[in-house]
Amino acid sequence: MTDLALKDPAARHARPEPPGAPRVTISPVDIEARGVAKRFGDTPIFADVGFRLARGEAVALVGANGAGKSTLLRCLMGLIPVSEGTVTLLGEDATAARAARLRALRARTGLVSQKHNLVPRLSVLSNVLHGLLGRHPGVAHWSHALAPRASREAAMAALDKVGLAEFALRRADRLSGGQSQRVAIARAIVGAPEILFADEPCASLDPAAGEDVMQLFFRLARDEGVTVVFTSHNTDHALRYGDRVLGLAGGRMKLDATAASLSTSDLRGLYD
Ligand SMILES: Nc1ncnc2c1ncn2[C@@H]1O[C@H](COP(=O)(O)OP(=O)(O)OP(=O)(O)O)[C@@H](O)[C@H]1O
Repeated sequence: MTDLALKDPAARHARPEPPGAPRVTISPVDIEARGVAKRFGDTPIFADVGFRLARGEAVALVGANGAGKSTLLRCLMGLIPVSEGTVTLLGEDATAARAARLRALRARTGLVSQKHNLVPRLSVLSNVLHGLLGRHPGVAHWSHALAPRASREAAMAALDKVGLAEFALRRADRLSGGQSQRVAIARAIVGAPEILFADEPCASLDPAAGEDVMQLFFRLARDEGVTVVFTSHNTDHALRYGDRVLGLAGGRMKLDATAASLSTSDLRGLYD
């Protein structure tokens, strides 16, 4: 594989071109939502949600408290069922997939949540290895002492990318909030995901640590050319880090526009 193919995931999926053919790159669609609705019992959360996200796109999902951002993210990941409609994830209908197929699809994605959810008494390295449990279920990837060498090396490489290699053997509960969130990012990327989901990844951090985490997260995502879907209450982050912004309000997708075409005041209407 060439360097270009490694850097550009679209190139990884490209078919060999016949000599003299025009160079046209069509990015695959990584996520497609069609007519998606979600209800909890009789309570509707959103309906009629539809969009397509191309490989490598970074999309900010915005909206007021309770608008349904996290719920939509969980529907896209197949963590909870949709009430109506379909979600196609990496080319497969996730809403029709059986549990084992869904797990295999999810193993090709990574998630960073608002709370890092590290296992406090385990080492940083073991926590990063947990990012491989979707691909390698079982006890071997629970602890760094048991993990195969290749997995430990992958986890160390991920820790290196977030600048925490020297903390590998430290207990996770001895880290600051910002460091913990960086470990959570390492855990999300260790399996080389094709899509990264992030649910308010810096909500629990102070502004400086939050900015660091956003920068790191997006630098890694750009380096790997992965598709990113992130929720945020920070309209500035949504516009700076998203290529595109989707806005939920009143149970509908009220906004779908490129970040470049929007200003902070355009997003205010979502919070009225
Ligand atoms: N498992 C559940 N059962 C019932 N209601 C739920 C469940 N999960 C979420 N809700 C409700 O769905 C609505 C949307 O919640 P969600 O967390 O998706 O919103 P959000 O936009 O992410 O909010 P916030 O910005 O405050 O995190 C809320 O009214 C919430 O109470």
